[in-house]
Amino acid sequence: MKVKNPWHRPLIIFIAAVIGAGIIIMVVIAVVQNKPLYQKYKYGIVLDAGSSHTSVYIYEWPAEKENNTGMVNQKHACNVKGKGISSYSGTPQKAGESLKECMDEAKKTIPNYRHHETPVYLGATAGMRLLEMENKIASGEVLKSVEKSLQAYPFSYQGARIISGQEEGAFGWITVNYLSENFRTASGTVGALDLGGASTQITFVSEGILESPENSIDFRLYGNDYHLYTHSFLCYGKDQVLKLSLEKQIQSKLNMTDNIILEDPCFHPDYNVIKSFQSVFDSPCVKKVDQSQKENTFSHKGTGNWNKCQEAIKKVFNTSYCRFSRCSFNDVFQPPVEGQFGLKQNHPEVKEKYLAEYCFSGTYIITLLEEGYGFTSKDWKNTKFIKNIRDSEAGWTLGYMLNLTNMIPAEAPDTPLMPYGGYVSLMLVLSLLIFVFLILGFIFFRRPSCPAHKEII
Ligand SMILES: O=P(O)(O)OP(=O)(O)OP(=O)(O)OC[C@H]1O[C@@H](n2cnc3c(O)ncnc32)[C@H](O)[C@@H]1O
Ligand SMILES: [Ca+2]
Repeated sequence: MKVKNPWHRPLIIFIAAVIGAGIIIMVVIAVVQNKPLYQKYKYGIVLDAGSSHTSVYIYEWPAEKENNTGMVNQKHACNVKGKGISSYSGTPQKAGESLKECMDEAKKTIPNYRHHETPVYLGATAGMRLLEMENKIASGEVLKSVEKSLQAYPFSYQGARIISGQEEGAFGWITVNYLSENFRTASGTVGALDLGGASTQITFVSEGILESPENSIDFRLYGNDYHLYTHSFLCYGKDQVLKLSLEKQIQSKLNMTDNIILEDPCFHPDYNVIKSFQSVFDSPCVKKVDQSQKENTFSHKGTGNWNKCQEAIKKVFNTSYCRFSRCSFNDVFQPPVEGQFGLKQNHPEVKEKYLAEYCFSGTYIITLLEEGYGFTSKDWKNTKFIKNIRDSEAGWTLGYMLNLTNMIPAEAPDTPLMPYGGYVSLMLVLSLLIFVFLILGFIFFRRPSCPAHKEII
């Protein structure tokens, strides 16, 4: 008897065709799925209105991945020409005008179709805090002027305000740790130090009891609780401390009848500049001088002596009184510093016009860390001077925007068991298998009864 070839049976051919088609579909899906997609971005703008200058930062992040930490990057930064907005207290309308060039740049950098949904925030720091203390009306006028200027752009204006020192410290800490991806990994966090022109901030996670509630701030980020110590010292930024230090030296010579000559160990020996009293006493950080003295000038002469410079700088820290179990300086509670630190350094390059102050700045940084915050040689090893992390500046602005747009979730999002592509492929293979087994089962159970059995009947 001729044996029938089972492969000729149409059903078997059909099964083979289905399996073949299935494999082709799987390959096509895998190719399409893994094709690089055109990435769409969203944008946010934050203006850092500092005491010495204003910077405009543009951030971008993939449109569909807003809640993933580490997804927001700095796309562009623009330095506003001229001084900080607080310097326009006499001509407030110029504060708004000064932003124009950088805001026009932002308009060009961000695609037109995203303009209306791009939030714009302006945060003013210590320069405006000082102006508000001195002249509330003037600071209000300056804020109104920048508000009017920003509202003229097609972006989504979200407000211009003076942020508190606590916010400045906390958002600086969030920025550094977000960019270092410390929230997602269990690597621990780094403390943040920021030295500005008019204030300086210190922020770190502290396990101990914080004795002053105004220095304590708690965050729950990505499923972890963070108990932070933070403090901002108004008047202890570089420019204001220089005024404080000069004031202390001038006060000791005010009773002199001759022209005042200030021999300053923090300036190099060739430095000799005539300065007005006004340039030192124009700030609420220094004690007021007699009205009659305001027109006076003094000779500021450098003598270049590091040890004497440090002695002079130490005098601006008051460590004679502390209401708490321990203090940094000026009666401010501070627990012992813990862990690694990143100190935000804005200007690694040496610019001619700042050269004269470099000796003072360097000595001040060391004295602030050692005498002020209580850093030891061990802590120095754990301290990094940072400008950028992954091409984004390490200042408070990114943390501020992440917080206001709720972009760091309190809880870590649940991640699916497998990636989407893997899930689709697995489902397809399983469906094919089920289909094949169904067909085979159908063939098996539909077989005619065996002929021997028939013969018996
Ligand atoms: O945070 P606040 O206190 O409001 O001030 P700021 O934001 O304006 O302060 P910065 O960190 O931008 O600048 C800190 C100091 O560095 C000074 N500075 C600016 N450019 C510099 C450069 O190229 N080299 C050295 N110092 C510079 C500037 O005058 C400030 O005194
Ligand atoms: Ca600043």
